[in-house]
Amino acid sequence: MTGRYAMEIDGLYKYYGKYKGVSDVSFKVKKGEIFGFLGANGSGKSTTIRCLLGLIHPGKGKIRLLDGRYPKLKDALQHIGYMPSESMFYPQMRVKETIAFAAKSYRKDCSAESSRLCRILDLPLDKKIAELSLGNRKKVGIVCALQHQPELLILDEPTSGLDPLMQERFWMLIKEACHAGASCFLSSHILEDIRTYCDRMAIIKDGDILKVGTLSDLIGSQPKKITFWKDGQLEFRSYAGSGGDLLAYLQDLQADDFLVEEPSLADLFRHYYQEEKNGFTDA
Ligand SMILES: Nc1ncnc2c1ncn2[C@@H]1O[C@H](COP(=O)(O)OP(=O)(O)OP(=O)(O)O)[C@@H](O)[C@H]1O
Repeated sequence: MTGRYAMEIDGLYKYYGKYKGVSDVSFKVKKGEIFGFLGANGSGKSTTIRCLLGLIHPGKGKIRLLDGRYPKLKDALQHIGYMPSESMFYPQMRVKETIAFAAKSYRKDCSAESSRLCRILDLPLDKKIAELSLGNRKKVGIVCALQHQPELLILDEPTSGLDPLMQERFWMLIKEACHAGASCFLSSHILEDIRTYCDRMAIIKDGDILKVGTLSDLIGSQPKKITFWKDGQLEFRSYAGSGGDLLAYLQDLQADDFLVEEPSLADLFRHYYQEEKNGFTDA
């Protein structure tokens, strides 16, 4: 394992009794990058995240965080911001008390940064947690994860429940943190978020990593979608050949007009999860 990575996972394996959580999960998150972790329900995203944070013990595998600079996990956790998919807070605490309470576990003054984050996310500081909407509760989780300006963010479905304006602000904060040198590893079901904001991504299915790479690495290896009009009919093909042969392929179609598109991340996800194929037939 080299020295450029915020997170390195090698051969992670976790069974819950006889039930598989993940097997042979390996990938690396580089410093400064936003890395998306994409998978269907029950595919192993939370299991991987829980292993990373020491919340559960993997059966096998190596995990190295922050270049191994902090040999003890409890010291590394001081430099990590974690947001679970469903944060649990004391319902009778006010928002400002909850955030200050979370800040106490870090050995630094987080007050200036937490005020800034609360202002950006428009949080009602004096309300009790029990009185908050789901989206506002999510925002409290975001402030708790970011307020100590961690080197590594580990976020489990961070944007679900946020309105579009708050999603935009959330991503602005993440980009700002990563621009300043932090790294962000986040799981999401929202393909558009992964496509727009993540530098690289991993796709996990049934506890196995299927692919790791940039969006173009992942979709570049997939067939292009061809839509064409011929004799007043609309038809579809998928083309998996070389770029050089594409022109000849299009000429052979003898179409009146055509459109060639890269597959979308949604197509890719559907491809790996082998759902319906949108009516496209293979070339
Ligand atoms: N405590 C547990 N006991 C037994 N099986 C578990 C436990 N936690 C998770 N699993 C199983 O491990 C597999 C991976 O679950 P995990 O929660 O990691 O998926 P996920 O990708 O986070 O799903 P989601 O998107 O629905 O949150 C699933 O088959 C799940 O049923």
